[in-house]
Amino acid sequence: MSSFQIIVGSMLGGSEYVAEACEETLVTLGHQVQLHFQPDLAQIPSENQTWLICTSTHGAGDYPDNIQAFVTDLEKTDHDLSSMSFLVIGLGDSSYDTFCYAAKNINKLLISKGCKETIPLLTIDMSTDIDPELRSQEWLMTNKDHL
Ligand SMILES: Cc1cc2nc3c(=O)[nH]c(=O)nc-3n(C[C@H](O)[C@H](O)[C@H](O)COP(=O)(O)O)c2cc1C
Repeated sequence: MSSFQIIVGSMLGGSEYVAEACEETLVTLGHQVQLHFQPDLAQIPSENQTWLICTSTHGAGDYPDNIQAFVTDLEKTDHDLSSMSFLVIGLGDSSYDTFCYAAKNINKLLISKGCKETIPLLTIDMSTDIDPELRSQEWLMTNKDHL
């Protein structure tokens, strides 16, 4: 059993639904889960934790407003994050050149901090994917042995 911190970046609510669907699946698999809709780095446990980042991209490849301060704090921190694992789900729209940049950038940032990428990044194209919650749940189930 692992302990998950789900960190949500969302402007319009879509990533929040995905995060809640992931919570349901992870709890069913026997994991402990805490959700963070307004993440504050100082309040989120990292030692021996798995972080699941669910974030959309807005502006021109930007992070949603509600995680901008969190990401800035994460960039600056010198806290040892080497015991932490993570996985990232990105929601975006492939008509943008900056498709899922927020998810891709936070994925790179966590690798640069020495965290272990449990499952490679999942990007969901909202211009074609009609059920991002189900897609995320299936992705977790397919990879459940790595969680
Ligand atoms: C103003 C605006 C800008 C956007 N910019 C991007 C972008 O740069 N890259 C991308 O992949 N998707 C972009 N999107 C698409 C959103 O990421 C997509 O609609 C997503 O599902 C929104 O998720 P949310 O409801 O969690 O905010 C943009 C959407 C809007 C409305």
